Amino acid sequence: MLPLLTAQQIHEADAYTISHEPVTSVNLMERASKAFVSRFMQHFPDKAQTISAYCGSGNNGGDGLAIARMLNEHGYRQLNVKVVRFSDKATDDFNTNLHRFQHLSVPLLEIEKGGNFPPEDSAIIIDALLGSGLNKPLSGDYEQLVKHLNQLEKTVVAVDVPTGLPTEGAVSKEATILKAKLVITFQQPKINFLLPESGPHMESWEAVDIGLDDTYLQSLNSPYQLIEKGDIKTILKPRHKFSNKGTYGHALLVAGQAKTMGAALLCSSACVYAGAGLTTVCIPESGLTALNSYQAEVMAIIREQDQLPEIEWDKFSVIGVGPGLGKDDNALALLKNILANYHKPMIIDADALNLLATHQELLQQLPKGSIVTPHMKEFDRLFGEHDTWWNRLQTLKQKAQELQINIVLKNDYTITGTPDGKLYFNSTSNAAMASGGMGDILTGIITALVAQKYTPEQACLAGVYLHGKAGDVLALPNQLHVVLPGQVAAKIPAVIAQLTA
Ligand SMILES: NC(=O)C1=CN([C@@H]2O[C@H](COP(=O)(O)OP(=O)(O)OC[C@H]3O[C@@H](n4cnc5c(N)ncnc54)[C@H](O)[C@@H]3O)[C@@H](O)[C@H]2O)[C@@H](O)CC1
Ligand SMILES: Nc1ncnc2c1ncn2[C@@H]1O[C@H](COP(=O)(O)OP(=O)(O)O)[C@@H](O)[C@H]1O
Ligand SMILES: [K+]
Repeated sequence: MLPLLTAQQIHEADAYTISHEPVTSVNLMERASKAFVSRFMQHFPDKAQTISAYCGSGNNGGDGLAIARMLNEHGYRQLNVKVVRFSDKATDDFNTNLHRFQHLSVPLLEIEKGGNFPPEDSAIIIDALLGSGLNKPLSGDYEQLVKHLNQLEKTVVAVDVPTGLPTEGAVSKEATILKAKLVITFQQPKINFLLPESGPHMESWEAVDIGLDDTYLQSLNSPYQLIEKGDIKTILKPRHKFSNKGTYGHALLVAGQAKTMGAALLCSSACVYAGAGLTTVCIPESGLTALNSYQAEVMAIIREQDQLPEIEWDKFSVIGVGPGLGKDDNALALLKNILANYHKPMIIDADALNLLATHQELLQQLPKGSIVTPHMKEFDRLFGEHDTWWNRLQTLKQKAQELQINIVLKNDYTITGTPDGKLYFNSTSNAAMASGGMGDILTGIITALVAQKYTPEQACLAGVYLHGKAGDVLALPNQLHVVLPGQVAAKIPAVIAQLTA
């Protein structure tokens, strides 16, 4: 897990590393700048490119000066620096780096308060104006400069944080932010990079290690964590010799109605591919032929109209409810029946979530450790409207603790909130997966993992990761525009094999 820290915690981690490594503050800045430069050179190897580094007078600006010095040493010759003097204050490390810069033959120009902005002919702008020290929205000279740079539509590479973007907390729709093509950020992505509001302000980010003290970072016990490949490798268990289908559990999915039978087929198919020993799906009779031809491995319990199905509750290791189920009185009666009779953790998705939203008292009946998998709209129907993702994140944390359930808020970086108040951001998946039915696959995968005796929390973290990874393996190598849910399901065994090898 990569702990995701707030700006204040990062500042403390810098200070801790400086005193305990020990390393001087300016040498830590040198290390960060070096890490930036080596990543920058991979992206922009052409040393004849024209580059302007815009530097503030804080430590982000100090980085900018060190970066420009290093690029010059590496032979980038079409380089110039613009130091912005909008504040009378400057940090010591900024001053040291300005001093180190002075003997160089790289052009350096100072932009004064209230002044006109110099012409900008460079193709690339390095944004080292403000970083994690931002403490209020941009206004005045900074806002004017950023608006001016934005309308030039240059290739902007931000140092650590795009100028004007808060690292955490709500991002105002009106905020002026210097739009970055690439953000090369220190140590960890900032929490707001993982929320959709950063989308319009940055195309991509990459984190570079600057060697902050790892024991200290872990000791802060941040509620925000980024899931990494190694975490999933640790969770996943190999299959053993002499195991049989009974070893891997019997999953029941309650899903589908005449017009949305596909959802039942997709989620039960994903459950099979994700390794449940046995999979049964409870569907109306109208879906039986389709089920037997789409996924012959799945067994069926037939649901008659206006009648509760006979279910032998003890037979099933886990139940997943909701995909394509509908929201009519029959669906509601069925959901109530399941909640009254089944007392182990269950997975609730799609229509079943909408039923919970309109019958909030049922939320309290969810067995402890259950898993709900809403997308943003379902989440807001369940827990109220939110106008920012930051606020939604806080509700996610609070509700998972209050209800003692796992809440999987589906998104680009899907976030799992757990009963102990942690928020885990997923690091796989891509926009080719934005197509109907993809959530049904996730439900099938998570249900299969619970059937295989993974804890609900493990099932969420691994399920979301595997789902996204299968989408990545399918889409990214050939930059496919779209991948289909059924393809993602079929890819799961290979993805698990790769992670357990
Ligand atoms: N030793 C360290 O602390 C390290 C810091 N690093 C760099 O330092 C940066 C943080 O530096 P600082 O804390 O000096 O802060 P910044 O350089 O981000 O900002 C400088 C100052 O600008 C002022 N400011 C904030 N918001 C403003 C606004 N809206 N309008 C006008 N002025 C505003 C604040 O007084 C702030 O301290 C990081 O983003 C990173 O680039 C890296 O060099 C790694 C090591
Ligand atoms: N732009 C995207 N980037 C990454 N993952 C995405 C994106 N769009 C969708 N997904 C993933 O696809 C799934 C879509 O789920 P959902 O909206 O419930 O689909 P459906 O209801 O059609 O089954 C989620 O797991 C989500 O994380
Ligand atoms: K910056």
